[in-house]
Amino acid sequence: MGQRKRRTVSIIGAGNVGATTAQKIVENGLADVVILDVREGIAQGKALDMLESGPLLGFDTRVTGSGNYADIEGSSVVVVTAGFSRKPGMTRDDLLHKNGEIMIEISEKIKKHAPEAIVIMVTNPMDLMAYTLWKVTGFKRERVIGMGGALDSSRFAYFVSEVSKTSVSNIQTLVMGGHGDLMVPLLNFSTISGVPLPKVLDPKTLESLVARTRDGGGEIVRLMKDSSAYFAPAAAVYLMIESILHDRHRVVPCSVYLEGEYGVQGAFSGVPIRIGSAGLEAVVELPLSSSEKSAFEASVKAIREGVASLHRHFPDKL
Ligand SMILES: NC(=O)c1ccc[n+]([C@@H]2O[C@H](COP(=O)([O-])OP(=O)(O)OC[C@H]3O[C@@H](n4cnc5c(N)ncnc54)[C@H](O)[C@@H]3O)[C@@H](O)[C@H]2O)c1
Ligand SMILES: O=C(O)C[C@H](O)C(=O)O
Repeated sequence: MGQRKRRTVSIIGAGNVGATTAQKIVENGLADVVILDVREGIAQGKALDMLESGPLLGFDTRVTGSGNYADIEGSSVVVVTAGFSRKPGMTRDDLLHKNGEIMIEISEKIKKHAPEAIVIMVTNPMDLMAYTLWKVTGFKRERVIGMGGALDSSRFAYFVSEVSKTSVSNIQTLVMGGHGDLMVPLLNFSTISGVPLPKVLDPKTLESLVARTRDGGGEIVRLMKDSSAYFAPAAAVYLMIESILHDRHRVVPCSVYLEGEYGVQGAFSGVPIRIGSAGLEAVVELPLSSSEKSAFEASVKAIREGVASLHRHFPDKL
């Protein structure tokens, strides 16, 4: 009997987020994984360490550590987690030019070696790195998807569960806009057992939930000092990959290139999308209030300014 071939997910950057994502994928038997890093031996060492846990945990999925882009050929999904993370006192945008340079190089290699893959961008500033990769590869917008909203919404849900003393499984939250300081937690589209938050929580509590969600990444950076978050980010990436590989059609807030949706023409920003085997299947449009619309537009404006800065900094490459 012929065996069904497992699909491969490649992860560029075998650091905290990359390696933790790889571990979740192989431990759950979702796909084989290639992890690739510029630092000699890091990806190979982490891959071997993970494989040695296979007999204990009972998985047969394979993980390969590599420094060679030929190994990502044939990947269904490529996740990009390579680059610098911020330190206390920095914003994600402070990484723009350093990570932009790395992203231009990586995008050229992905274009050459995995031209059919769906790419999930993680590296910060994520919406701008997704733009960079989309621009350099020329991939269709359906195949370049940024991870941010899934993480921000999960943080928001966790904070709501804490203050309301309710199980996370009864809470649904939505954060739109860029994955940055101007992200937009949407109170009216966030619920406890189907009831919108403003109907169950007082305005002061709501305000502090929004502020803590916007600062969610920064709070972790201040605690850890030499690293940013990676457990929840890896879980968010995993959810997106699972929806792609199992064609689940989940609705997840992700950063995609908008072509008129939400009144935005030609910019990456976080919006709810249906995600399946083709990548972006549809942008889900919600009826935003005028204040929600203005907050979303302010976030998109900041992303457009970042794009302009990238073009000024890399005039010949973008
Ligand atoms: N979008 C999100 O929600 C989100 C969440 C968490 C982290 N991040 C971002 O993801 C990135 C990675 O975070 P991390 O915690 O894993 O950092 P990390 O420092 O642990 O890992 C980064 C890895 O990238 C590798 N790298 C650098 N340049 C490379 C290149 N040219 N090719 C291949 N590999 C290269 C490094 O050697 C390192 O191993 C950061 O930019 C961080 O800000 C984004
Ligand atoms: O906050 C960061 O710099 C990392 C990431 O974007 C996060 O939200 O955890």
